Amino acid sequence: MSDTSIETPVTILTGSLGAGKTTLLNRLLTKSDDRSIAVLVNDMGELNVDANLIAEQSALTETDDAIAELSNGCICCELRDDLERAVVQLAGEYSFDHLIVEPSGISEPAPVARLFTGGSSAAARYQIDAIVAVVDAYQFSDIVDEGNASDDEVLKNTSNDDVDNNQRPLSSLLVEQVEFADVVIINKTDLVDNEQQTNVNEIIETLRPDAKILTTTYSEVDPAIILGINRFDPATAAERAGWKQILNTTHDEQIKQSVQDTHSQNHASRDNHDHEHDHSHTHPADRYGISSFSYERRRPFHPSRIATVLSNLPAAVVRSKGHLWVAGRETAQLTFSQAGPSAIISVTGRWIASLPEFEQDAYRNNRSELEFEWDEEWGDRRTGLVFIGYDIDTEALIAQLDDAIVTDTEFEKNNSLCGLEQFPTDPDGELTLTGPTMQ
Ligand SMILES: Nc1nc2c(ncn2[C@@H]2O[C@H](COP(=O)(O)OP(=O)(O)OP(=O)(O)O)[C@@H](O)[C@H]2O)c(=O)[nH]1
Repeated sequence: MSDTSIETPVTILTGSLGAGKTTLLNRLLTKSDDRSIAVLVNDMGELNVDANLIAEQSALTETDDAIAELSNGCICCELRDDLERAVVQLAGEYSFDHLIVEPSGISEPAPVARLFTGGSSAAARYQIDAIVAVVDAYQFSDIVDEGNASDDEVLKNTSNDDVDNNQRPLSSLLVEQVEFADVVIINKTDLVDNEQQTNVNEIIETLRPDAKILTTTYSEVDPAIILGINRFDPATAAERAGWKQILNTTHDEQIKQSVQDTHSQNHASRDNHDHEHDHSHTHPADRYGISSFSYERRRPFHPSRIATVLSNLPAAVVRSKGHLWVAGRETAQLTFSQAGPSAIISVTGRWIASLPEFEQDAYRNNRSELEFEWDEEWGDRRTGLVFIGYDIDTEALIAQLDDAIVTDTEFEKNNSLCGLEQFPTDPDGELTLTGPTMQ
C-alpha cells in the first residue's frame, strides 16, 4: 500500500494517434530502473492495444509496474469519473513512485489535468509532474505546410465549449496539445527533411514558448529528462499558450498606456475613444521566419464580412485565436480558433456588460484591470485576436480585418440597443464561418 500522505507525481502523456506515445511508454517502463511506474491508458477503440503492448513489454522485462485500462470512451469527457476512481484505486492497491496517464489520442489535456488539480480525491493523492506531448514531426509539418488543406478539416460552430471530440479537427487538437504541454517531444524526425524539421521546431517554440522541446526518433529519451522534473504549474497552466502570452502582453501595455492617458489628460473625448484603444501590436519577426501579432478593436465586426475574412485567412497563418465582438451578438463572447486548415467559432461566454448590474459589479470588483478596459457604453465588449505564422503580410491582414468592422454609417443606422441588434444573424442566431477552406 502506498503512503497517501505523499502526493505521487503524475505525467500526462498526450499526442495524436500514432505519434509514438506507446513507444515512449515502453521506453520509460524498461529504462526507469530507479522508479516503479504505474500506467493508466485510455483507448477509444474496443481493443485496448496500448495496454496489450505495454503488458507484453512489462512481462518481457519482468517489471512490477501496474497497468490499468479504461476503454470505450474518452477520459477527458464521459470517463472522467472512471479515471478518478481508477487512479485512486491504483494508489490504494499498489505502491509506485510515478503514475503515467495516457489519454486517448483525441483527448484534450486540460480537462484531464483539472482532475489532478481541483479538490478531488485524485488531487489529494497526486501532483502533476509534467504534461508531455508527443508530436509526429511529419504530421505536424503537413499541417503547418503552406497551402495544404488537410482532410481532417471541420468548420464547425458550437453554442458552448463542450465540443464533441469525435468531430474535432485534428489540427486544432494537435496545436492545443502542444500549447498546453510542459515538454514537447518532436518524434519521427527520420520522416522529415531538415527544412521541415526546422519549421516544426520554430512553430512549436512559438506556440508554446516556455516548453522543454526534445527531438527524437522512436521516442528515444532518457527517462530522467521527462520524469520527476516538476514542471507543471497549475497557476499558469491556462496562460502559457503563445497566443495567450502575446494577447496578455498587449493588454498589459494597453493598461499601462491607459493609466498614463488618464493621468496626463483626464478623459479622452468620445470621438477619439475607439482610436485611443485600438492597437495592432506587431511582435518583431520574432525568431527565424515566424511572426506574430495581435489585433485589438473596440468596435464590432460585421457578421458576414468577418466570417468571410476568417474563412479565407492567408495560408501563412498557422495559428490564430482570440475573442470576437460581432454586431448582432451583444450577449455572446465568441471565440475564434484556427489551426492550419481548420477553424471554429464558438460561444465561450457572455460579455460582462450583458449581465444584470449587480453581477457586473461582482466581476468588476474581482478584476482590477477591467477598470481600464471598461468602456462607458460597451463595457468589456472588444475583439482581441492573435495571429501566428510564417512571414504574414501583417498590413494586408489588418486592412482586411478593419474592412470587416462595422462602418460609421452602419453603426449609426442600427443605433438602438447597443446599436447593433438589427444586424443579420443566421436562423440559429449563430455566426457561421463561410467558405470551404482556410486558404
Ligand atoms: N519511422 C518512425 N516510426 C516510428 C517512430 N516512433 C514510433 N514509430 C512507429 O510508429 C507507430 C506508432 O507508434 P506508437 O508508439 O504505437 O504510437 P502511439 O502514439 O502510441 O499510437 P496510438 O496508440 O495509436 O495513439 C509504430 O509502428 C512505431 O514503431 C519514429 O521515430 N520513426
